[in-house]
Amino acid sequence: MSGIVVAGAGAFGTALAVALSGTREVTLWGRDGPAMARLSGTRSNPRLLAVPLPPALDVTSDPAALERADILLLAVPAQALRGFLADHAEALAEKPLVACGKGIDLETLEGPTAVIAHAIPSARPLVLTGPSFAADIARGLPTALTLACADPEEGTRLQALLSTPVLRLYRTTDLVGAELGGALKNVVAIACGACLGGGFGESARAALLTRGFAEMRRLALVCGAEDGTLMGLSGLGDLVLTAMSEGSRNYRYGLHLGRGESFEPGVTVEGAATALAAARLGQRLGIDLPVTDAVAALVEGHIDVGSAVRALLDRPLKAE
Ligand SMILES: NC(=O)c1ccc[n+]([C@@H]2O[C@H](COP(=O)([O-])OP(=O)(O)OC[C@H]3O[C@@H](n4cnc5c(N)ncnc54)[C@H](O)[C@@H]3O)[C@@H](O)[C@H]2O)c1
Ligand SMILES: O=P(O)(O)OC[C@H](O)CO
Repeated sequence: MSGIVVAGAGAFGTALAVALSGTREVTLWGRDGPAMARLSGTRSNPRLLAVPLPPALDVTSDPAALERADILLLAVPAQALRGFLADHAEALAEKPLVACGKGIDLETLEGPTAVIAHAIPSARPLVLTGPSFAADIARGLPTALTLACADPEEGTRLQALLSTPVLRLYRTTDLVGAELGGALKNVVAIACGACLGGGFGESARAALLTRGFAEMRRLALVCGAEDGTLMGLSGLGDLVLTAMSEGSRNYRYGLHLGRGESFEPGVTVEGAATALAAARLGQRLGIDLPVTDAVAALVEGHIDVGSAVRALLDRPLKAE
């Protein structure tokens, strides 16, 4: 039996640990010692998830757990991944590291697999991504995700290890497509939320979702992604979930932007930093990303939603 360690005890890490615990040996690792000690005692964190922790799930803040792991699921936010890897580089060497965060690093403009490859060259990066709210996974509701692994044999082995009767993993070798789909859909979800929040209606939201998806594909294909991955769970599938549901923090953040309201402080909104990163990547690669650019300008407070929509509508007419 492989020892799985989920690193990052936020909503998603806790949900994954709950879902995988039982038939596998699973440890949930968090950096906050007192919080993990409390969680170990109470076996629940209602602020994050409505379900209790299964009795078999080990909970710790001891870094030695990272070293003992056979495989690690990294459920820290994208902008924190580089710091986490730097802090634990020795413990994580030569292990399969499954990136579960969705974003592009704002400083390096890299996705999680390149961040892992640079920080720990001996590690084997994978990506686990797709349409999934932590609350759904923790409750055992049926969910389908994409597992990307460069080595098809290892991918097949880990697909079996990380699937459960209700958590169905599809595999691919397209790491770039999987991670960019997951990262970029958050940006489009912010745009869709802002559109609804600003009162522009559901038809406009459908237009933004579709044109935003065209942008996701344009950027990802230039970065080396396969189109089939973008059309699958990690791209279109996750975009549909995130851009249509108030269960999404990115969408809710967009709604607040659209209404001109401030958002709940401290909530992880990956699409905000990723919009800035993707806009810079687009400039660097010479790719036209009008929806992304508008979200980046909104996030930075340079424009309001009304001017963003007008700027998108004023663009020259073109072929679809
Ligand atoms: N919540 C969801 O429904 C969901 C679903 C799929 C994917 N994700 C992705 O998972 C990632 C994490 O999201 P979340 O919902 O768990 O966020 P969260 O805000 O609930 O939790 C983030 C956790 O990461 C920890 N963390 C931050 N920096 C760290 C560091 N340097 N070292 C160690 N731990 C650190 C925090 O202490 C916190 O416990 C995001 O990229 C998100 O897009 C979330
Ligand atoms: O709450 P969000 O917007 O971070 O979305 C969570 C997941 O990425 C949905 O698949």
